[in-house]
Amino acid sequence: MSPQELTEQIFKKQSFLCVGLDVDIDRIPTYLLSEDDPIFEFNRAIIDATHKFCVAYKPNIAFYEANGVEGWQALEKTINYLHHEYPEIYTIADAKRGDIGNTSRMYAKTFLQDLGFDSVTVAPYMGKDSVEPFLEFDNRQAILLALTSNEGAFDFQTQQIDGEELYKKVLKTSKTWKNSENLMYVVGATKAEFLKEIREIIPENFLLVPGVGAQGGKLEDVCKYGMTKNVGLLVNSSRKIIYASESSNFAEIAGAKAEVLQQQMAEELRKL
Ligand SMILES: O=C(O)c1cc(=O)[nH]c(=O)n1[C@@H]1O[C@H](COP(=O)(O)O)[C@@H](O)[C@H]1O
Repeated sequence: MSPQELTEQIFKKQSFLCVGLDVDIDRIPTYLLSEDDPIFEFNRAIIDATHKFCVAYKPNIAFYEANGVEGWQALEKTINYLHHEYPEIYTIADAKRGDIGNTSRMYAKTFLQDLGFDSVTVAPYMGKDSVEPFLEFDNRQAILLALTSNEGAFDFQTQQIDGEELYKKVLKTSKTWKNSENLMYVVGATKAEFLKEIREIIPENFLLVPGVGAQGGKLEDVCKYGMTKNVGLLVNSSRKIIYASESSNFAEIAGAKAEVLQQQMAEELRKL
């Protein structure tokens, strides 16, 4: 999907919500465990209940890989279900990959071609040749970690090198890479105060903003500093939505939680 198509969906649905499918087998309702594929059944129920209120889903690949072959099958079934039932939804493989060029090429093939995700999260640490293989696909994006939501972000990302923070170097340097128009960036909601300066470097690119909800980030702050005239934001929430209830009505409650966020987003969109 192109960023323009994603923007159209955002205005149409009055939402820039991304629901994170971080499915921990130990946290899903126990009655689902008797199903052939409990993770997929959980995802299907969550997706059916939340799709009206969001424009994107982000399965975090760690939660699938942790279940071996069965986890990978659940991931494949989930992305196929999204493609088939809700083709207007933007999909993100949160895999945080990046390696020497020929290895990255394999990661890119897996997520962007074979599984057909719209995008994949990528770590910038290994530089240009580790990221460019993810940028070669039409209407597919690499979402580069810029300033992450966690405490450890201050270990390296905000450290100054030659008078400039490392995350700013990542933003500026990445703009020089081949097909850089296919880049989006991760900025944690917990770092909203940095968004003003980030927008000076990348005024247009979409930002994936995780950390609203369970990690304490505030939607209003993210919008105040990060929103562009074309919105340019995908705000993710995972645990606060998908684990809002542990009982048999978990999907309905997840839908209600997603709707609350969607309403807040519609309010922010009215300010544009
Ligand atoms: O790339 C990400 O999505 C990501 C980057 C980041 O800086 N912080 C962050 O929390 N994430 C992911 O976003 C999701 C956040 O989940 P919740 O805190 O449960 O909403 C998890 O899948 C994280 O791996």
